[in-house]
Amino acid sequence: MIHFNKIAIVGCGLIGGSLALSLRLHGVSNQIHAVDVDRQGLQQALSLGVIDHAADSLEELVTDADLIILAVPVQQAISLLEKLAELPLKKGCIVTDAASTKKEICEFAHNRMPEGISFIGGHPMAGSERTGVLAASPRLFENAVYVLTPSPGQDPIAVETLRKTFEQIRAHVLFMDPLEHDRITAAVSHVPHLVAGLLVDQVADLDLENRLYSQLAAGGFRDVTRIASGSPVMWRDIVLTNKEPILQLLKDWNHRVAQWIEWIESTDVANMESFFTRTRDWRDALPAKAKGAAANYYEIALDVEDKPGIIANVTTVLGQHQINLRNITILENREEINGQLLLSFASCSEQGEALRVLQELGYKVFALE
Ligand SMILES: NC(=O)c1ccc[n+]([C@@H]2O[C@H](COP(=O)([O-])OP(=O)(O)OC[C@H]3O[C@@H](n4cnc5c(N)ncnc54)[C@H](O)[C@@H]3O)[C@@H](O)[C@H]2O)c1
Ligand SMILES: O=C(O)C(=O)C[C@]1(C(=O)O)C=C[C@@H](O)C=C1
Repeated sequence: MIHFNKIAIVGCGLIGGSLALSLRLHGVSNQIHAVDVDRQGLQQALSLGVIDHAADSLEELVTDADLIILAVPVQQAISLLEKLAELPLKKGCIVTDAASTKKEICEFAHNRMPEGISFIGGHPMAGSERTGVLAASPRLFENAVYVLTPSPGQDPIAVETLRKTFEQIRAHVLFMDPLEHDRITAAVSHVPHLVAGLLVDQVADLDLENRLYSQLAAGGFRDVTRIASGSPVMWRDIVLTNKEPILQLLKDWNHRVAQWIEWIESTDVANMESFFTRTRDWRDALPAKAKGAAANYYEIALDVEDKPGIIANVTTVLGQHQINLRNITILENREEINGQLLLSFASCSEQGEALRVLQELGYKVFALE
């Protein structure tokens, strides 16, 4: 078991707050301190018990810290690293970040950390379009891939300690080269985000002329554009620190879009159908219950009326049948899924049993593939 006496989190929003909650939940530390430029959000984190102490400054925060986590937009993380390099940190302290791009920050940190201090880049492949500590969850990283990008020659003990730390919060740690990380996340995260934004932008313009566009935007549009609600500052920083891979992919998109234009103009039925078959098959083969690359959730969605006591009813019934509920999420958007409560179980048999019990009680329940 890994245990740190004091963990310092810089930026206590969605990711910093979720890390604080999960590190405490899994016994990694019970002294989790944080600082944030948003003083109100930081006070909220303190009063919600997400952190044990709200520091007044970076200097105060990092004194005596054994682990420092930078959970701020990537360009801020780089400036903070510059400041940290000037501060007297505890010998043996590990510094990591949670930023979505790795090349620039790792290059910046290389050879800049004082003797005895290790910087190891990190990136949890889990998150949401929401921001701030109120969106934080102690289970965000369970079964999610957590990428670490240590540079060659890094203290192997520090690397191993960090690997075990994130495994203790039940993430799957993957070691990667920062460049490869950025090339892959450009394709699976950054360009998808741009595409979601482009779809929204196009419909928003059309909607100015005719409000029926937004009225007709239902499940499909909402599914593919959910991520467009993410933090503009965070996504701006991601694009600015991963320009080349994103540019290459966007140029490739140009060819693919041009090809589709050709198929439509020439009514190329065979190519259209083969495209839809190929993309459906690849999408269907992705691990369905995965966050990131690893599967492990068995979920059901419950269509319930919005009335007080409903969550208590459901959890009580499951408890009475000895069914262990692993997580419960309230879905705010009814178009996203057929239900408002999302229940997660550790096993397929518990999922089946919960489905049966709740159906018998007259609930409208759906098992998720
Ligand atoms: N949102 C996601 O899905 C996701 C997933 C994985 C990684 N990340 C990465 O995690 C980092 C944090 O993102 P988030 O989603 O938690 O955003 P967030 O907006 O919820 O939280 C960021 C917090 O950092 C604070 N902050 C900004 N600059 C600061 C500074 N100089 N000093 C102290 N606090 C500062 C903000 O006030 C905010 O509370 C980003 O680098 C992002 O790329 C995000
Ligand atoms: O699930 C979401 O909403 C996310 O946007 C999470 C997501 C992604 O999968 O692209 C976003 C950025 C992060 O760097 C990692 C994860």
